[in-house]
Amino acid sequence: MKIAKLSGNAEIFHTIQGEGKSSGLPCIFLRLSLCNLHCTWCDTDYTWNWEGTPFSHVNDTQPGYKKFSKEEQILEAGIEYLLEEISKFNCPNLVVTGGEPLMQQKDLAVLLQALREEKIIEHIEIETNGTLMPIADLDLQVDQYNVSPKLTNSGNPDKLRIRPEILDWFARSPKANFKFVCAAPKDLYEIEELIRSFGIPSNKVILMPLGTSIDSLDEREKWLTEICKNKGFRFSDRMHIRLFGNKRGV
Ligand SMILES: Nc1nc2[nH]cc(C(=O)O)c2c(=O)[nH]1
Ligand code: SF4
Ligand SMILES: [Mg+2]
Repeated sequence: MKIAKLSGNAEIFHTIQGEGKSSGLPCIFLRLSLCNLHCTWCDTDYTWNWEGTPFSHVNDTQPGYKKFSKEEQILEAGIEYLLEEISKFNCPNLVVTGGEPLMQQKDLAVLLQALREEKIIEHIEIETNGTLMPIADLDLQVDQYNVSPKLTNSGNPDKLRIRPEILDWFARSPKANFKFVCAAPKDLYEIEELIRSFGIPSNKVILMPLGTSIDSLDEREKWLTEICKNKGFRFSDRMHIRLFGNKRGV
């Protein structure tokens, strides 16, 4: 499988789930490489913003920012290696993230099945952008989908970021919740339109601020918490930014 590479190893780490429905839960994170979207504010751009691609990113104007070499950022890892690495942490909860994990879902289904059979993992969450349909073998292994459909603020073309038949499926899955990344109060109109179009139950909606610094989270949380109170949506912080900072592997 293509795994994000961190200091020569697979990006697998033991931390506290910082976002969404399971915030606060101690979890092992496995970060897969590759994404089919290219959000301008993506904080894991080392999984997709390859040299030679035309995508723009908010960091383009930062001194020293350059696109990534696939070779340097991807670790090609087999199932045995991943089982071994994941079993080193004594934790039953796994979050698979990326990039977009469903891009490698055939291999992922095999890995997850083995993790359960060997009793290394009991609870499995997948972070997904909601543009790819889970195959049956994968769905069988997953306890929770943290679906994060991308809004206009992500800079992706509408046709790429909203795939109606896929969002329809997730809206009906009892395992799915929907986490929207909010940059400005006007994002609410778009979120409400998606909720209406796909019949997303409002108790499955979570609003989370965009931000990779405590200051930017604080600023957006002032209005976002009011929107959540008014509309009855669940609020999510990005707790790992406050606890550990904007770093990899935390
Ligand atoms: N602690 C922690 N919680 C997270 N929740 C979602 C994450 C992600 O990068 O997908 C993430 C992450 O990278 N770290
Ligand atoms: S969908 Fe997620 S991983 Fe992909 S570009 Fe957007 S924020 Fe980054
Ligand atoms: Mg992250």
